Amino acid sequence: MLPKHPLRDRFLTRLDAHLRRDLAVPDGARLRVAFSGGTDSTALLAAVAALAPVRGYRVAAVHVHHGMAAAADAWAAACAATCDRLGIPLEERRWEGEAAPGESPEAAARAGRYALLEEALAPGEWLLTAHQADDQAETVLLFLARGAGLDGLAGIQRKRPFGSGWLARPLLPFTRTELEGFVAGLGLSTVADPTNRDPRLARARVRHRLLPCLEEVMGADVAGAVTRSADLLQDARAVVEGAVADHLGRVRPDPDRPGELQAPALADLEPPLARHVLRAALREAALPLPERAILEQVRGLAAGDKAAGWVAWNGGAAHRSGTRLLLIAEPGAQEGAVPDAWAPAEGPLEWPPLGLTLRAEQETAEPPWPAPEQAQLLDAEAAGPVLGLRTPRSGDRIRPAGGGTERPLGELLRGAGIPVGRRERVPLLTDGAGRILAVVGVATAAAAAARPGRPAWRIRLDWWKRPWPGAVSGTPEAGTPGSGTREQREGE
Ligand SMILES: Nc1ncnc2c1ncn2[C@@H]1O[C@H](COP(=O)(O)OP(=O)(O)OP(=O)(O)O)[C@@H](O)[C@H]1O
Repeated sequence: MLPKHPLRDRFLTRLDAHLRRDLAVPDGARLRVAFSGGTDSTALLAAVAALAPVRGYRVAAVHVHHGMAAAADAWAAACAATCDRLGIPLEERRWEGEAAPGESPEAAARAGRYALLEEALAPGEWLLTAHQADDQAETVLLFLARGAGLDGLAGIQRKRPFGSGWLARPLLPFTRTELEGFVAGLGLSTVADPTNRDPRLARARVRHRLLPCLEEVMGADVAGAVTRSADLLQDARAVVEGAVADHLGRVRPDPDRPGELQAPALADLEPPLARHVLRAALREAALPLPERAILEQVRGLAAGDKAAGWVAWNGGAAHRSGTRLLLIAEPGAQEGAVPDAWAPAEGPLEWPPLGLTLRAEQETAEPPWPAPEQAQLLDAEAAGPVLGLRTPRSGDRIRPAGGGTERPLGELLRGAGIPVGRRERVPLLTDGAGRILAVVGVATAAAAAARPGRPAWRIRLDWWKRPWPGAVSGTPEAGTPGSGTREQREGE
């Protein structure tokens, strides 16, 4: 039992009302507190532990041990001591990842932490984090300074579905000072994260320099006002999200094909709504969001008279083909390598570095099958609506149709008699994500092989610059289909 102190009961009453009324946490809920050992999460853990006997909550704590921080062991030990004191079970998860190129260590640690916290959550459980009002004000100001829209300005979300349960932030209505007051009377020790004061981090500068300055200039509680704005915007965001989800359902009829939209349905929407719907579609298709001006071009592509066209941006592209608007990923070109080429399957697709043109025609797959040197017949569903051409990369593997196990691509090329110096320029036919569908002139991947009676793409490749060395022969002239015998090219 923790000591009673003057702030304790008032704090617990407010938190209790917030949990039940605003966050709709049911009595008897299983709560998992994301516990860093800092003041905020200590306040949260102690408070829900105190409410547990009244509300029937089953409370546990989860701590992510960030192997990289020098003090990580000490923090984990402090968390264990506090949980012991409160009689709360603690689960420790270890993060051993590292930042990707261009990613900050803080962002990598945060992403890793949320992934581990999600993993730790059992179905129906509530993950509670201890973000409070000052965190909210800092977050909103940071977003504002970076030119964010509604999403960013609405700040840290109060509650949202998370894994198989919920994520909630019950301390958002409380200030840092209120939490410090609550914890100070409990006799629990807490750990301090030195990065909170590190002036190299923008958040620390907002906390220690910008907010005090704003409060002095305004002579008012700016943090409180910014938090209220965020609260209002969270309601607005929920309304917009609901409307966007409804419209997305009409513009993108098949959720299993998240990148395939109906251009006329999108064109019918008012431009701001259309841009929101496009953003939501791109997010669901896990594609990078372009800036607003590019989104507007994509909207214009859907609404314009032209039945075909492209808009591309860093990492993604939109292609209009009749009434279809395809949102697709741009497979990254490797430095120094032949750049990848890709296009909607109805092409044609030209690939200047190797002088190739790809044409695909829809048909129903029926025997007899074409010989691999002449054409490739691919199952249309397995291939998908976008086809690409690329050269081999290290780590490529293939399970060829017609038997055999999955093996390194190099092994297949060696077996097919393609000389060493040429193997890195063998054209691979891929789907829109760069997965190998066929090794041109050599083999089709088992997963992409055409099956009788099903829709198929009949692929024809023309070499208009020079034939692909190793697999074909013939006069390298425009419109010559890739056919011929391998032997004739071997000596080249
Ligand atoms: N190592 C950790 N293990 C478990 N929970 C943690 C850990 N670090 C932080 N948390 C939880 O996240 C809350 C916010 O912490 P902090 O402000 O440090 O996060 P952040 O890095 O700013 O990221 P974000 O605000 O997106 O969560 C803490 O109050 C706590 O509930």
